Amino acid sequence: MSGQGIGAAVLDRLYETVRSRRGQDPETSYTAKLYSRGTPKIAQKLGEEAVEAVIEAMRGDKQKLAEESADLLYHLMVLWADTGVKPETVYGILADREGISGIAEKKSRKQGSGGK
Ligand SMILES: N=c1c2ncn([C@@H]3O[C@H](COP(=O)(O)OP(=O)(O)OP(=O)(O)O)[C@@H](O)[C@H]3O)c2ncn1[C@@H]1O[C@H](COP(=O)(O)O)[C@@H](O)[C@H]1O
Repeated sequence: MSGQGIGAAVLDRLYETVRSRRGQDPETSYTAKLYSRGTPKIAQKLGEEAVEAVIEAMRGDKQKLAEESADLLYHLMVLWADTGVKPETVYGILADREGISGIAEKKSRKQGSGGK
């Protein structure tokens, strides 16, 4: 499977799966184990996976970067489910930003704060 065009469905399913693991047995579910360790630990794991992705990017290993990216997305979904952030909220923010250049947005922020 190429992976093209299935991204949103896979992420939606992954979110529902990790959400369904809340309150389950940490002995049989890695996700339930993460929840049992608390939000700071989940956030820490997310940071570690981000660093691992950065390392693979710097090494130039595309396959490893793809694998670390999958770990990163999984831990991000767990953090959303743990903290009550809904994927639709994040996707809505991204949709609102569509067509707005990051450069133009940064300039408008600087003007709003007196050009600092
Ligand atoms: N996508 C993932 C996924 N990606 C990565 N991981 C796990 O994340 C862990 C990250 O590796 P680490 O070496 O950093 O973790 P670790 O060795 O346990 O280290 P510590 O947590 O002790 O620090 C590994 O155990 C991976 O198996 C995942 N675990 C689960 N999923 C998905 O979540 C679903 C539910 O999983 P369970 O909750 O385990 O049933 C699965 O069916 C998958 O779809």
